[in-house]
Amino acid sequence: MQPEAVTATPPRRVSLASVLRRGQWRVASGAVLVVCAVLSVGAALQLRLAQRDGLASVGRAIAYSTEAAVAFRDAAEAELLVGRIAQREGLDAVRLELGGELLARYDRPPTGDWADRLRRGFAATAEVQVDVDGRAVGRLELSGEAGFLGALLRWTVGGALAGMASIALFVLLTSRRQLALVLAPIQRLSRATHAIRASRDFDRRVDAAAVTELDSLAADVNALLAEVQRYERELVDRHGRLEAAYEELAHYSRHDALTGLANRRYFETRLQEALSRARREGERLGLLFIDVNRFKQVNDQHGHAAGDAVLKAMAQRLAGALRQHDLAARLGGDEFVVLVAPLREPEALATLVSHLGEAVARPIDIGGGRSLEASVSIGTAVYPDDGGDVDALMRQADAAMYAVKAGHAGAAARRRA
Ligand SMILES: Nc1nc2c(ncn2[C@@H]2O[C@H](COP(=O)(O)OP(=O)(O)OP(=O)(O)O)[C@@H](O)[C@H]2O)c(=O)[nH]1
Repeated sequence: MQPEAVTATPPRRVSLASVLRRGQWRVASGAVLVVCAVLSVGAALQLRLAQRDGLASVGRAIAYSTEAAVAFRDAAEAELLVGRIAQREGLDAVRLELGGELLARYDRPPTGDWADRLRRGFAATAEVQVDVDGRAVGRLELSGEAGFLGALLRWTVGGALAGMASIALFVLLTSRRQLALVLAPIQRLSRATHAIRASRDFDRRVDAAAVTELDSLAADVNALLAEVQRYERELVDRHGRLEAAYEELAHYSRHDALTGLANRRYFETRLQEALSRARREGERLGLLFIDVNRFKQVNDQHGHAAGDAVLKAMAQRLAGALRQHDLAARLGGDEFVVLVAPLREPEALATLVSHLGEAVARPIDIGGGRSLEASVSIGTAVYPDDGGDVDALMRQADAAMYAVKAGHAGAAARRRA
């Protein structure tokens, strides 16, 4: 059975500022609720006591007003007075008893609406002694809300509003301070790292922060930047060394190590390019094939180092005698070639051959205070007269060189005879 792929849903992104603000407002709302509850309970307890005191004062006022009616046991007058005061004071019920008998009573008729039911729910009771000529003759029972509910609401709503306002102010101030303390360094850090990444300026460092954790984060970021900077320098160094090594390799892949002239491969590539151009432009080019005469003898008589010195001197003199765009190469051993491109006048090739012959004929210092004179055989080929491609031209120049060398050898033999 194939395992079921689990795709993680990316977390919803929220800003740190909104998280902090939301947290602070949650704490603030909780604090407001607690403050409201404490205020309400405290206010309810105090108001309950005040409500009882108020009812007792009203009771004493009723007892005082009805003293005459009580003395004469005038139930009608007593009920009238009780009812009038109870209505004025907003009481729910009053009972006036004398020696255990009911003399007068008042009951506010229920209206049945929710406000009335609420008022009655918050009603308290009080009992007051009834005296006549300083002698206790009965008692008054009172019940009513006596302004308790309104006061309680005022306290609660007022307290809640005042609490809310003060906590909002507090939250606002602490939030600003927290944001400045926490958010500002994080934003600075984020801006700095972003800029460093964009500009790749790893020499820069981020600022320290007042909050310990953020400061340690900034220190870690700086340490990381230092590491990146070190790696970058190392990479740049290594890149430079590799580039130099590559350049050197590229040079040696195209040049002869002993003389510094172009090697056979590079020469043939350049010759091929020059041929293409000459074909395109309808131009001529010339090729010289040069071989040192009796070079083996130099090695045999003066040593290999002397032979090397001769090859180097030959190379220098060949290169020195050429125009900037011409190219000299060493094919190997004592064989050299020269590319003359473009060849404007075919006669120029003969001039160059004699010029080169003179240049190499000058004595060559082979070290140890010794010098020797060398000569070369030079064969020539011209494009397109002697060949249309690299091989044909090389073959033709080589053959011409051999013909010249044979002439030299013949002349030398004649001189010896
Ligand atoms: N010193 C030195 N000698 C080399 C080098 N490469 C090849 N040789 C020698 O060059 C000589 C080439 O001789 P050849 O061209 O065959 O003969 P040569 O004496 O020049 O005779 P001709 O060409 O007929 O005049 C050989 O003895 C090789 O050993 C090199 O890099 N340095």
